[in-house]
Amino acid sequence: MSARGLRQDRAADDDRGTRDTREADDLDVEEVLALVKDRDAPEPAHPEEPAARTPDRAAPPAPPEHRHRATPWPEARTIAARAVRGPRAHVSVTLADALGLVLAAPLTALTDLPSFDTSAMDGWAVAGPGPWRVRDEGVLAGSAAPAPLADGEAVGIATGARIPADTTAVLRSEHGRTDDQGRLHPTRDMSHGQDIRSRGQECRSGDRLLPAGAVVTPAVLGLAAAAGYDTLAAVPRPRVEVLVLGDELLTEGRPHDGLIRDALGPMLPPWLRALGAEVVAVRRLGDDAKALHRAVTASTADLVVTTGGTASGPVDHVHPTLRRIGAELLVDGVKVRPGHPMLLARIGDGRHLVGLPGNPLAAVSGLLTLAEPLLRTLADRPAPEPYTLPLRDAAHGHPHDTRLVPVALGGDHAVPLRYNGPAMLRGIAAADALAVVPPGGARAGQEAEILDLPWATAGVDACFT
Ligand SMILES: Nc1nc2c(c(=O)[nH]1)N[C@H]1C(S)=C(S)[C@@H](COP(=O)(O)OP(=O)(O)OC[C@H]3O[C@@H](n4cnc5c(N)ncnc54)[C@H](O)[C@@H]3O)O[C@H]1N2
Ligand code: MOO
Repeated sequence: MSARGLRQDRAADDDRGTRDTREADDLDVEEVLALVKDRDAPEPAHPEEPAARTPDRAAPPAPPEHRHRATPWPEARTIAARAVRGPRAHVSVTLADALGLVLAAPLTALTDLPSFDTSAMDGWAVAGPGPWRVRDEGVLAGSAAPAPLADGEAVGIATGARIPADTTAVLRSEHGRTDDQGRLHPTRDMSHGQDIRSRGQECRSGDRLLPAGAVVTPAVLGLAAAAGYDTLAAVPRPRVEVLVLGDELLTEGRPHDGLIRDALGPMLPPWLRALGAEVVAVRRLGDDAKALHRAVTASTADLVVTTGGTASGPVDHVHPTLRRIGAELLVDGVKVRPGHPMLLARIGDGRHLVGLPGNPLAAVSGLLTLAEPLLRTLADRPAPEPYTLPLRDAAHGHPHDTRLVPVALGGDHAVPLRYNGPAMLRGIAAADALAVVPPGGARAGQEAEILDLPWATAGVDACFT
């Protein structure tokens, strides 16, 4: 069974209810009240929820202005995409380093292609009608200019070799026969110019092969090399520094004594690379406000991505640090689940900071909501064409906020996956994409916008690393 089939199977077979994957701030008012009454709430209800203000066991309410600051999800993406102003810098990069970048100038042919008349087949270059006398020495690809052919003469030739002057056609090796006297005869009709690729057939020197703004794919690398390029003028890869916050994080072994494994340190760098970034550093800072301040002010990266510490707990240092350095908050909370405490700030000199919430799926949500559009603009890459698919099963929604739900893609539909709680990665690890579930939820069969995971369609190796 294919990996995708397996995933769908897993989604279908797993008959656990959604309740175990839904957390208090995912639920609607009645459900929250019921959970709180049952003394069964898996997490403190979020203060943004109306219900969370009611029961006495709920978390203390956030300042009322917070709800007003939270940005609707589509708007948050637009703000992130437009946060970077002005034209992008250009750099000259070798072909080996150019994959995934955007061309900063049109790709103009530096040569005719082919750059000389070329044989399209292995066989003989012939002059005039047969039979022909065959020269002793053949012509191979890459060999020096062959002597012109006389009428009635043929020379053995390899595909890609230079055509001798005065050749009228190439006879394929399977279409020629040599008689007792060593004379070559055609075994079928030939036309003038047959199997000769003439110089400039594909392009002339100076022709525009691709416009500025084209993404450098493997095929573009091939074309650029063929057209004579060693380096390309491109928009540089945005430089990203990742700051992993949290004293509770272990970098190896099993969780113990209240400590857990850092899931984001291993996950974010390759994900960011898949989004076109160069990850210049990953630093683990614990919950140390001074270290965070130092790291943010010392960083020269275009984008600093922090993980954790976005909420208002005693060791949540991201907001205080941003206040301290006078950063401009462009997005301070997003109406999306999971991940609503995510933020985007301008930290000076065209540099930005995306604060991802610590819960791992919430961090993924922040990555796709804020970091992806920002990196796309920094790299001058075009936005992917939005598309929708019908959901095979109903998807639970948040009453007011957008929800991003891991899905497996089944060709003409998307299958919502379980284990999609903010602290869980089990769903996303089996997913091809995230479905955008509007406030209120989606019925089975309803179309939902799909956000592809960068590796799901093309494979991890195709990510722009
Ligand atoms: N009073 C409130 N409490 C919380 C709110 C809120 O609005 N008011 N929001 C909740 C939501 S929603 C989220 S999401 C989290 C966001 O928290 P932080 O960004 O401050 O993250 P932490 O508190 O540092 O961590 C949250 C959670 O995630 C775990 N974590 C952190 N980093 C990692 C990592 N690298 N790998 C794996 N797991 C990680 C951490 O241990 C916590 O369990 O706040 C809620 N609370
Ligand atoms: O629940 Mo929190 O939405 O960001 O993980």
